[in-house]
This record gives sequence, C-alpha cells and structure tokens, in this order.
Amino acid sequence: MKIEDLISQIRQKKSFLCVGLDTDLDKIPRHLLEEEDPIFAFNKAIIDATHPYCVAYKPNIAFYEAYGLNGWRSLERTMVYLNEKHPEIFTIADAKRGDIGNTSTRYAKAFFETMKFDSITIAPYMGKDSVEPFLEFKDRHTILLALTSNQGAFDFQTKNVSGRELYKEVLSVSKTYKGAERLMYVVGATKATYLADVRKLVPESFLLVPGVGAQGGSLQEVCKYGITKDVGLLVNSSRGIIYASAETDFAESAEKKAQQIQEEMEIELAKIN
Ligand SMILES: O=C(O)c1cc(=O)[nH]c(=O)n1[C@@H]1O[C@H](COP(=O)(O)O)[C@@H](O)[C@H]1O
Repeated sequence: MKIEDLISQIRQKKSFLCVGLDTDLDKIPRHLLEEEDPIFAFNKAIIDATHPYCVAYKPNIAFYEAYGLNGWRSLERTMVYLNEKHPEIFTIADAKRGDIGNTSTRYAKAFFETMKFDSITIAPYMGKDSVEPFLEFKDRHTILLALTSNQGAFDFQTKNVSGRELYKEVLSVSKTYKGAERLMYVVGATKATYLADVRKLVPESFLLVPGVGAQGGSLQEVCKYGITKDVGLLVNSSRGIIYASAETDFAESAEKKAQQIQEEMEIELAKIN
C-alpha cells in the first residue's frame, strides 16, 4: 500500500487506530472453541465488528506460531479475508525479524509475497544489510524497532552510543539505508515524552505506537508529542480491544472499545486540520 492511501484512509475514517490481533486460545470466548478454526472465527468476528473504526490490523506472529501448522493456517486465512474484504486496510506482520541479508530476503518474501502483508516489524540490531532486503519491496513498509514500550527498553535503547542514545542512532543511521523512504519506526506509547526527540530526527515518518490500553500509555500524550500534519501515527491496542469481553458479546464489546478510541482520535485530528 502507498503511504498516500494510508493517509487518505486515516482522513476518511478519522482514525489512526491499529487493532492488534494477538489471538490467544486461552483468552477467546469458550463457545468459539467448538468452531473448526477458532482463531480465524475470532479474528473474523473482531474484523467484522471493528473495521469501520480502524485503519490497520497487526497480527502478532508469536500468537500464531505458538499453535504450529494450525496457527499458520489461521493467520493465512485471516490475511486472505482481510485482503479480499478490506484491501484498503493496512496490515502489519508483527514478526520482529532481521538476519544476515540472504536470510532477511527470505523473511521479506515470506511476509510480503507469500502472506501479502503491507508491512513487517524488524529488529535493527544486525544493521544495514539485515534491513535493506526488506526495503527493496515497492509499496511495502519496514517498521524498525526504535524505542520499545517495555521496561527492558532501558537496558540498551537509551544507553549512550557515540554520544547519543542508541535509539537515536537507529533513527538517524537507518535514514541512510537504500529504500529508507519505506521505513517506519516503533516507539512505545509508554514513552510518549521521548516522541519530541524522535520527531527531531524523523519529522515525517510514520510511527507505530503500541502500548495504549493494557500497557497504560496515553493517546493524548502520544499525539501531543508525536502527531504530524499528515498524522504520522498508527496507534495500536491489542488486548484492550479484542478482549474487552470474554463472553458471547465479545465482538460488540470490541466494537464499542474501538469506536471509543476512534472518537478520541477524531478530537486529536481536529487539532491538526
Ligand atoms: O512491535 C510491536 O508491535 C510492539 C513493540 C513494542 O515496543 N511494544 C509492544 O507492545 N509491541 C506489540 O504491541 C502489542 C501490544 O499489545 P497490548 O499491550 O495488548 O495492547 C503486542 O503485540 C506487542 O508485542
């Protein structure tokens, strides 16, 4: 998908919400376990209920890999459903990959060509030749981990490297990579105040911001420091939306939660227009 199409969808829906499909058989409503493919049945119901209020879906690959072949099949069915029913919606493979170039090329093929995702999350630790294979794919986007939402982010990401914090080094060095115009970055919502510094280095790049909802990040703080004239944000919530209820009304509850976040986003969007 082209960035212009993502921006126009954000403007139409007045939302920059990404719904995280972190689908866990221990958490989905019990009655769905009788379905032939409970993970897909759950995802389909969540997508049907929430799609008017979000512009992106982010299946976290761990939740599918955990169930082996069956999990991969559910993920594939989810992607086919999304791409057929809602081709305008941006898809993110939250896979956090990255390896030597020869191997990264295969990861890129797996997620961009075989699974037909619009984007993938990548760990930057192995550097340029581990990232550039992903950047070769036209209209696909590579989302580099910059400053993550978890406590462990302070172990390395905020440590000084050549006089500045490592996450700043990731932001500025990655801008020199071939195909850098296809880069986006992860910055956790729990670190919203850092967004002011992030924006000095990547004033226009799209940021994937997970950590509102279950991890306690604030949408308003994220917007205060991170929003751009073209929005430049995809704010993700997974558990806060998809597990809003564990009963038969789970899809309705997810819809209400997504709508509530969309309404908060609409207020933030009004401030930049
Ligand atoms: O790359 C991510 O999406 C990600 C980066 C990060 O810094 N923090 C983070 O929580 N995530 C992912 O975002 C989702 C957050 O889920 P909830 O906390 O349930 O909203 C999970 O799939 C995480 O793996």
